[in-house]
Amino acid sequence: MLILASASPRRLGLLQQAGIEPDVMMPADLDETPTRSEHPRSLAKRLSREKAEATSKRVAELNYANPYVLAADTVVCVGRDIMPKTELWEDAQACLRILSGRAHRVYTGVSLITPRGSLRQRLIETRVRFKRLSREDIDRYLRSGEWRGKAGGYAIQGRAGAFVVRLIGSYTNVVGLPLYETVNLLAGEGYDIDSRTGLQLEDDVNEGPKLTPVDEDATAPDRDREAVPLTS
Ligand SMILES: Cc1cn([C@H]2C[C@H](O)[C@@H](COP(=O)(O)OP(=O)(O)OP(=O)(O)O)O2)c(=O)[nH]c1=O
Repeated sequence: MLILASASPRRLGLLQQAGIEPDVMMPADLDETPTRSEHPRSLAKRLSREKAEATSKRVAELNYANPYVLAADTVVCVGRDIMPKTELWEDAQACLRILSGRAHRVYTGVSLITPRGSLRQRLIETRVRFKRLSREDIDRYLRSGEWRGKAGGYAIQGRAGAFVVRLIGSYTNVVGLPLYETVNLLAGEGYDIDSRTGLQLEDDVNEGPKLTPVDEDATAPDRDREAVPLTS
């Protein structure tokens, strides 16, 4: 059994893209404030661990039989300066002004708690350079609303994809879950990817993109933070 400790439709969509269907989404509700002078790398790693641990604790209380619990946290930074996950127009505007014409880094920490209770972690870095953004670019982007709830005030999988001049590293890492590393992590810990997805994958390839039961719009705000069973 796989539990995705997340409310993010993007993380679910990325896992599904790789042919992995989590059984339940059970987000952890955490204070995500960085500690004083915390490095962005440490923050992404710590928050992903705390999300996995918090959900694991709830899972134990609910008596689920030894699941895998997967969590991630994505942090955008310029140098050591951590960009906020933007909920306000002004914050998103400030982020875009900083990111304009510059290179920045995106870290995603991935934490997996195995059925035996061991914690396995990965930290993945992607470097992204944005074009110089005009006032008009920024205003138009802000009006799209796609920045809501996104680290650094943008979503590369939406309109902000057109701001990217160069990207070094994993694209899916920027969207919220580095697929190559996550699939390897799960497989390396004995999660049987093929047994859950063999037939489904074949159908999906023939029938085109699959609608997710959670949210079809990968840039949409996250749904309420509650456990969502994904299979009947
Ligand atoms: C930079 C960037 C971030 N993001 C998203 C990924 C994450 O959902 C979000 C960063 O916040 P996170 O705290 O990593 O995740 P979250 O709160 O959305 O979800 P969870 O329930 O798993 O904690 O920003 C994009 O979708 N596209 C991007 O280009």
